[in-house]
Amino acid sequence: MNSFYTEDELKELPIKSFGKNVLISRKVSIYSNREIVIGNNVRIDDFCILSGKIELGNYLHIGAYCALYGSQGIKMEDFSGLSPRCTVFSASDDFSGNFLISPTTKKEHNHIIGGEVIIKKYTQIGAGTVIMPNLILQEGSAIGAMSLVTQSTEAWSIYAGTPAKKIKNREKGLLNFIKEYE
Ligand SMILES: CC(=O)SCCNC(=O)CCNC(=O)[C@H](O)C(C)(C)COP(=O)(O)OP(=O)(O)OC[C@H]1O[C@@H](n2cnc3c(N)ncnc32)[C@H](O)[C@@H]1OP(=O)(O)O
Repeated sequence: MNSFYTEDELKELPIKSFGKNVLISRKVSIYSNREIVIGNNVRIDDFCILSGKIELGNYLHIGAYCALYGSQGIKMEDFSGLSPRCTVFSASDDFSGNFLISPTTKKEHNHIIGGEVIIKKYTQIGAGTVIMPNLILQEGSAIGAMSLVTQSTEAWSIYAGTPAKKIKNREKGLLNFIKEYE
């Protein structure tokens, strides 16, 4: 059996819409009230979790074992990507000590904080990275492996570390290839 869903099978998943050439592994878990929009030429590999409101552009790859927690929205623009084992949080509990942290406790005892995560065009996230809520990774950002991203990035910059800091500007040579995909 093919390891990716067929087009007919994709129509049965809780996805609002999807384009052409969308390859989603049968081992991906999707938890969403039809709030996921997927463009063209997208591949999502084994053991990923897609939850909540997620918008994926064109020419995207999400590597194995990534988790996208989109209760407050996650947007990935064209030609962006997640290397394996990345986690993108659009919401988080309050770790201050003033609230309980569990989906099994009363809602009034929890404090969820967060906001949309926007990953702009041509941004690539290195393996094992954690992206925190309410930020924008500007066009052409690159994030080193095993980073913790707590703030928005500057365009065409490379960040790395915990928390992630800018280490250098990023080249723009990839833009030479883009007209072949328009
Ligand atoms: C889709 C796929 O490819 S799947 C495979 C997954 N691939 C990845 O995750 C690749 C991610 N790439 C990286 O992490 C790279 O190290 C990059 C892009 C962040 C930087 O690469 P380069 O531009 O070659 O930078 P370079 O190796 O010269 O490092 C520059 C500095 O940043 C530091 N650094 C590099 N990567 C990291 C990192 N991930 N975390 C923390 N610090 C880092 C280096 O130690 C060095 O520090 P120094 O100047 O104090 O010595």
